[in-house]
Amino acid sequence: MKYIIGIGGVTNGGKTTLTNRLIKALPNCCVVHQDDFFKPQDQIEVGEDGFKQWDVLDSLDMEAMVSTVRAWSENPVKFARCHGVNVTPGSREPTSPDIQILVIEGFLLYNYKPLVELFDLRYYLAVPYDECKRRRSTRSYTVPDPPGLFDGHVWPMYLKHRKEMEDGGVDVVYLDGLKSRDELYNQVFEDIHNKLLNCS
Ligand SMILES: Nc1ncnc2c1ncn2[C@@H]1O[C@H](COP(=O)(O)OP(=O)(O)OP(=O)(O)O)[C@@H](O)[C@H]1O
Ligand SMILES: NC(=O)c1ccc[n+]([C@@H]2O[C@H](CO)[C@@H](O)[C@H]2O)c1
Ligand SMILES: [Mg+2]
Repeated sequence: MKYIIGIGGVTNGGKTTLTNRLIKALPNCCVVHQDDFFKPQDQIEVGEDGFKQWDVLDSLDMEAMVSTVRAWSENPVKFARCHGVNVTPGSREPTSPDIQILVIEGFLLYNYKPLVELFDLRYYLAVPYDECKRRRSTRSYTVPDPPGLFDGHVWPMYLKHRKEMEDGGVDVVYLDGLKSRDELYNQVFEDIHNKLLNCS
């Protein structure tokens, strides 16, 4: 069986941290990071607000991202080998059934129709404004945030996309990003086991 799991949600919600733990623990598991699909800086539009519009779908090469996911779907074993993931022998090995998993993580997973349809399970990490702003201020991205970007662009775009997702009726499991790293990992690992791998 093949399963695609999304770890989406707000910037600095803890998506990459959680994903890195999950992919180590799940069997035959590959990963796709949405941040790897940002367009080059000179292709990012500047808005009327004067900010580069990083936090919109247009800043990402979503076609390339979906192609990567399709490449995994067509041949997960080949994809795993190409990406250095150790594949267990599958049905010949009674303790590791023939399961292939892809974890996709990023801040805009559930607003792009061709991608949103591909998930078997969708998680959504959220943290309140103050904590998000605090965490973000400690980060340094390839292009550092100019003063005012969080309040002027990042947070408003988060609220807009979240509302769009909710209005569209996308089925997600909300996660409280204020929980500890261990709690989040245990909760999601257990949930995946219960819902997809049929064991706890
Ligand atoms: N459960 C947690 N509790 C407290 N801090 C956390 C937790 N998970 C991650 N962090 C910290 O919060 C920051 C953001 O974490 P992470 O990079 O995993 O978030 P992200 O959602 O991937 O963010 P980005 O928008 O940059 O992709 C990091 O400094 C990380 O160490
Ligand atoms: N990875 C990048 O190239 C990059 C550049 C500028 C800003 N960002 C931020 O990454 C977050 C998603 O992880 C978004 O909130 C972007 O603002 C990323
Ligand atoms: Mg991240």
